[in-house]
Amino acid sequence: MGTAVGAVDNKETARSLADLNPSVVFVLGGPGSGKGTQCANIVKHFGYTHLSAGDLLRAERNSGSENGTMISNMIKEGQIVPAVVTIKLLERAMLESGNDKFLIDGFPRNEENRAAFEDVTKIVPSFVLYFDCSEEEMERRLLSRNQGREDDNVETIRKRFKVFLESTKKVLEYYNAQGKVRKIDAGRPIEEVFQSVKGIFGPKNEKAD
Ligand SMILES: Nc1ncnc2c1ncn2[C@@H]1O[C@H](COP(=O)(O)OP(=O)(O)OP(=O)(O)O)[C@@H](O)[C@H]1O
Ligand SMILES: Nc1ccn([C@@H]2O[C@H](COP(=O)(O)O)[C@@H](O)[C@H]2O)c(=O)n1
Ligand SMILES: [Mg+2]
Repeated sequence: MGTAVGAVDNKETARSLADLNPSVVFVLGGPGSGKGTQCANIVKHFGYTHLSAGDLLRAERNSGSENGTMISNMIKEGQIVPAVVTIKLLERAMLESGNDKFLIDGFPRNEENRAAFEDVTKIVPSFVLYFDCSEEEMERRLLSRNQGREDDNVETIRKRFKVFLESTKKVLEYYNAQGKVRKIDAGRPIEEVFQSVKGIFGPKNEKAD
């Protein structure tokens, strides 16, 4: 249903997440599994706003924020920044977006992220998209990404794999127990992976051209 004439769309005036009442899909997968690549396709076809926690943290680091040095050190070591910092960035980005449908990419990365997000925002994700890919393939992709990321070197990549196995997998288990994980074989070519993604979001949610 459209917004009535004279009324103001809730999405444009939302001052809090409770006002916005957003629909959220968490997008998880190992480093280099293709989360960002697939999110860009989902945005085009399904009208979501893509929020990458890593991108938000890198922007915050570069902004001269008081947390800049801490964020920079955590990223260099492949460690997870405290949830309070990341959640503030996500909240602000959601409220500024003018949308109410979000792909939250690379979050929650550990149990602390997950529990704090639930606690602070009261948002329950619609589902969790999980891009499953072998370490060999992810490492190959990251080493040829060429975006100048300081964590795309063999030493940090291995640390990021370890954090994924030791922390993010627990988050996946938590949501799997609730029947919310949609697992996709992400080791295939980009277009094939997207065909599977489309099957999850469904033709009824596709944007008109
Ligand atoms: N299915 C695919 N096959 C081959 N290359 C891919 C595929 N998906 C993504 N790539 C490439 O692999 C690299 C990593 O992809 P992307 O940045 O989307 O991963 P990511 O999961 O967001 O990684 P990170 O967690 O490090 O942010 C990019 O150079 C991208 O072009
Ligand atoms: N929830 C998160 C997400 C990311 N980070 C830090 O950013 C790095 C890069 O993340 P990408 O998703 O862009 O690969 C990641 O290794 C962490 O250092 C975080 O702390 N918390
Ligand atoms: Mg990414």
